[in-house]
Amino acid sequence: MNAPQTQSTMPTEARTPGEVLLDIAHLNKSFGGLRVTNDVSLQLRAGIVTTLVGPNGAGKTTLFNQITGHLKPESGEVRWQGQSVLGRSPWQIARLGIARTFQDLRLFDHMSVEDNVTTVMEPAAWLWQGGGKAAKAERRARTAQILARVGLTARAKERAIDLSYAERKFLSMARVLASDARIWLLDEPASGLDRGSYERFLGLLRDSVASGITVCIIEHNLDIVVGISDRIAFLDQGKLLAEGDPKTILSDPKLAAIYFGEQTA
Ligand SMILES: Nc1ncnc2c1ncn2[C@@H]1O[C@H](COP(=O)(O)OP(=O)(O)OP(=O)(O)O)[C@@H](O)[C@H]1O
Repeated sequence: MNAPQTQSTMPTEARTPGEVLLDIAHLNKSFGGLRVTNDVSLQLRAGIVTTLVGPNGAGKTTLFNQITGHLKPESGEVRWQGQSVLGRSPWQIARLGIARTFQDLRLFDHMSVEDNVTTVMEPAAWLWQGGGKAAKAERRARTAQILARVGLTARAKERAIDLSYAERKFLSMARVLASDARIWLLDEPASGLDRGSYERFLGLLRDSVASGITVCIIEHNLDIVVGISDRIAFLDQGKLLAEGDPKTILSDPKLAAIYFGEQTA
């Protein structure tokens, strides 16, 4: 696929895949007559970054939507640490430790940046810690820590809607950080970012993975794909055509022809 490689986005050392966290088995979904998920089976293992790659309309976001309960598959299974999540609401699935971002971000536009982060934190945990002032102070401190991590400290009191595009993307990541999830499903989190912002995004992602977060990411920018992936899953027209290490997938001429087909047609 002739993936670009720059010094700043060189892949990190190969990480050892751990246990299967998410087990997607024989998933099927159609919209009208269009099959958008076609017998897809994929395992996401602890501690590694799996990137979903494929042309526009391949069914990548639809796959995320079925994992997170936003869409109901017609058949198949999605298991989180061995337990089926099908039939649960997005909210229940998030509470299991599965966080996601959306292409359209879905922030609370008219709330402050800090409130966008605080609202994600687990309410039961605050109560358990005694509720009241102490819990509030702890939440505030944690929010401040997260905003510092994503570079939004100076914007904490602004409304989300008043942020720049890149800042909104980082706020979306801050909400994922606040969720304490074990696995992150990220839908094109770096698209449209300027070079400096996406270097910062990559740093954040790498640090998170190093601290034990498992990531599945939908990404079109091959520079980023090369820079972060341990595994690549290649989808086209709802089918998982290949899954493997980045070198093998990215050098496959058949997959490259599919991926770039729309641009060369
Ligand atoms: N709610 C829906 N109703 C009808 N068709 C849909 C719906 N959601 C997605 N589709 C169709 O399903 C197919 C897969 O869409 P999906 O968004 O999953 O692709 P994708 O691989 O994420 O694409 P992209 O890279 O452009 O985001 C597309 O043909 C899309 O038009």
